[in-house]
Amino acid sequence: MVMKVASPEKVASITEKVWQRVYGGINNNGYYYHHHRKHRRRCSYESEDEYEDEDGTIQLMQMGAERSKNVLILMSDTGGGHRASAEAIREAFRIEFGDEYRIYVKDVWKEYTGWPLNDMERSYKFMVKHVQLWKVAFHGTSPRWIHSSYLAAIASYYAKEVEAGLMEYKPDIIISVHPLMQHIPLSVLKWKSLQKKVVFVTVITDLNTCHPTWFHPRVNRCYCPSKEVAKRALYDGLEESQIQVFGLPIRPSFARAVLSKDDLRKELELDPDLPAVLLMGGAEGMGPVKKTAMVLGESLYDNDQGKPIGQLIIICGRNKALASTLESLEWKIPVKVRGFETQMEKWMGACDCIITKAGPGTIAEALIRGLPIVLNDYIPGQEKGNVPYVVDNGAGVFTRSSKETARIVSEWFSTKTDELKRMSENALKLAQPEAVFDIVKDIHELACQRGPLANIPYDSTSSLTNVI
Ligand SMILES: CCCCC/C=C\C/C=C\CCCCCCCC(=O)OC[C@H](CO)OC(=O)CCCCCCC/C=C\C/C=C\CCCCC
Ligand SMILES: O=c1ccn([C@@H]2O[C@H](COP(=O)(O)OP(=O)(O)O[C@H]3O[C@H](CO)[C@H](O)[C@H](O)[C@H]3O)[C@@H](O)[C@H]2O)c(=O)[nH]1
Repeated sequence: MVMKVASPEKVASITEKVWQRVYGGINNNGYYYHHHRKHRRRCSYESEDEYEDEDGTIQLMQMGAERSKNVLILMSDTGGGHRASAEAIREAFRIEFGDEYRIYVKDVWKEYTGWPLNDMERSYKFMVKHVQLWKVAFHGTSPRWIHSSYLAAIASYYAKEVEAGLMEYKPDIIISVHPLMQHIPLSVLKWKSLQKKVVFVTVITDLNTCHPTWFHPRVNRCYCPSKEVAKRALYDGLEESQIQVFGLPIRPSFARAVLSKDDLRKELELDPDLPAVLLMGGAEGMGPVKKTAMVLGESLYDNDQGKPIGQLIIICGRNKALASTLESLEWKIPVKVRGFETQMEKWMGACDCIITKAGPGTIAEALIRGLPIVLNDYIPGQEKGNVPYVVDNGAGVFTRSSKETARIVSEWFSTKTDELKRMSENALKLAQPEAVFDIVKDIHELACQRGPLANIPYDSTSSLTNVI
């Protein structure tokens, strides 16, 4: 692409240096051109006329184009899905745009505010353990008037803290990947008249029956992982122009890596020949993992032939107690017990199917790896709709019974290998490995459209209070 620049001789030397760094150089016709860069071209806000203005203005604008943009991703470790998506987005920005964006993944509530915002991880863990409590909390807070007034009260109570937390990172773009991180930051931006300056987008990380707090009418974009979620967004009052459906953002290592199962099994010290089932329960190791493991340990052993028909990999996430209990057991089949793993793509790539609670991140990752899924549990509310999403699309089955789970997997590994293959193909059809790249490219476009207003360096508005 070529950029026309009027009267290049008028351009001050500092500006030239900046343009040379950004676009590479100037040709004989007075056109700037840029190198074949690994990354996409930076935003350029200037119209040609603007170059005719006085030098100082030109320099300010072009310096603005050069400055890395700050992106603040708001998340919380209530489960592992939000962090996984946040990290996926950070990595995709790095791959697509290099140092054009500086990304911060933060739980601003935890770092800057007080109770109850700074304690959501523990509250969530407690509530999902007492599942009826979570059900009441989830559905009881669904009506807009309830959650809006509650969140507005919290926003006004913690306004200063949230302001300080957000401004620490001088964000040009704020991305929320959490259902409770729309209202409060958007209220603060509104109070401080910063809505035109900061791009605010929501990336929804639930596949179907998500909580209405995800939908806020003042976001610039709401990225929905499925058509079902997009329908809910429309129903909840968002405009079509605010909604994009690309899929759930999954770490690029899942999408881009070409991994051979044989190599992975060697690397992870698994049996090279036995079919493998991966058993997990989200980042916290929730659900009936122990019981299922014990039944599988029996059913994947062929008593007649006196040998195993499969191997079992159990990823316990942050549930250390579960990991140490499972490690202390005796097994008839090859079993690997692991704690929190950072390279899930490798473990999934080495296996032939997966048993998990209906966490959206785990489901989307398994689909990308073409793993048929046995869903053995779901958290009421946000995970309920994930069950039909998988089952109705032929990518897996749902059963809460550990015996039934073990029976299904044993059959997949012996008499029903064709069913396993069919489900694997259906899983791959549902997979959306490119979603995270589509999302960051769209955010980039939004940031470019923001234009010069957004390009005022934060230094000139170093505290939000300066602009009100
Ligand atoms: C009319 C009766 C209502 C009864 C409600 C009882 C208690 C309310 C306490 C907590 C509210 C829980 C909010 C549920 C909405 C969460 C939406 C969602 O999909 O969450 C999924 C996500 C995990 O991926 O879960 C969370 O992040 C849960 C966080 C739990 C926070 C609990 C903190 C305690 C209370 C207040 C926190 C501040 C705001 C709550 C906003 C309530 C309005 C939604
Ligand atoms: O050892 C582990 C175990 C898990 N994971 C990763 O942790 C994520 C787990 O996310 P899930 O969405 O499957 O499930 P969680 O329960 O951990 O996530 C929470 O956040 C989700 C939003 O994304 C949903 O709202 C969900 O209901 C809520 O419990 C996955 O990316 C998984 O690969 C690891 O990286 N290492």
